[in-house]
Amino acid sequence: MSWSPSPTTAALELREVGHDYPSRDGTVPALDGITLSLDQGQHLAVVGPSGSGKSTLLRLIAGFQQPTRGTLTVHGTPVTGPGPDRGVVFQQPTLFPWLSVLANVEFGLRMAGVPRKERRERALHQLALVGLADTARMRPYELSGGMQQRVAIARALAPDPGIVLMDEPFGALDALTRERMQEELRLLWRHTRKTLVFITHDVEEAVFLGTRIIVLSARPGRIILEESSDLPYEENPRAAPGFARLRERITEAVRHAAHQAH
Ligand SMILES: Nc1ncnc2c1ncn2[C@@H]1O[C@H](COP(=O)(O)OP(=O)(O)OP(=O)(O)O)[C@@H](O)[C@H]1O
Repeated sequence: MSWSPSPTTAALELREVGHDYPSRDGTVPALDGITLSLDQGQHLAVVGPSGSGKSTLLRLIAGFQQPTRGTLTVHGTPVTGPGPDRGVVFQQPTLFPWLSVLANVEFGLRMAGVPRKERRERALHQLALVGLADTARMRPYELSGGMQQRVAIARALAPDPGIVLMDEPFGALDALTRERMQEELRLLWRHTRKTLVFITHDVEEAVFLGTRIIVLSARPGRIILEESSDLPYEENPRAAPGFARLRERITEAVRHAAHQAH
């Protein structure tokens, strides 16, 4: 159930991964030649123009889809489907409206057969980590959009996955809530050693949250820029002198990719 990081294998490894979707006239290549390796605890932000295959990449890692080409492994084991070692957070919180907040967070643990008392404790702990312990008995519709998304994050983290996959999790939130959630997420990661793959349209968010950042080209998505961020992850990176420079380099690459698409 819990992940046990191996010291020798990468948390996540993609080798020459490509994905084609079927279309009326044959196939649409969405991704091509994606090779990357993430160590446990690294935080990868993925940016790129619309249609560059960001969500496809996330779905492949989640195991919702299989790559057309290449190999994809998690701690050395090929991904053949979804699993408790990977937690997923989508743009919309997709909570079960008929369940309480606590029951939503417990859901994955219940599916995994965790005994009632333990799953309650673990779910409450996760809710407390996202600052929502006092909402446990409420229903999702009684919460704001930002709170619902925090519940979705708690739900994804409750089974203690080694890898957390987030597809524009703050995309539907207003600017202020979004900024607060970014800060919270950084704090949350400080307490864990989880590997994160984070999809975003927002370069600033990518530089703020990523210890590694990749930019995908227009379709088919290929990695056109890869940056490691040595900004002070434990402090506020926005204040670091390198922040603006990194943001500029990435913005330039995204602009270039978007330009190619037209
Ligand atoms: N189920 C599907 N069937 C056919 N083509 C698809 C399917 N899903 C995605 N595509 C195509 O694959 C390409 C990549 O899509 P994907 O959603 O991964 O891109 P994205 O970078 O996440 O886009 P956005 O930023 O707009 O969300 C797009 O051109 C899209 O039209």
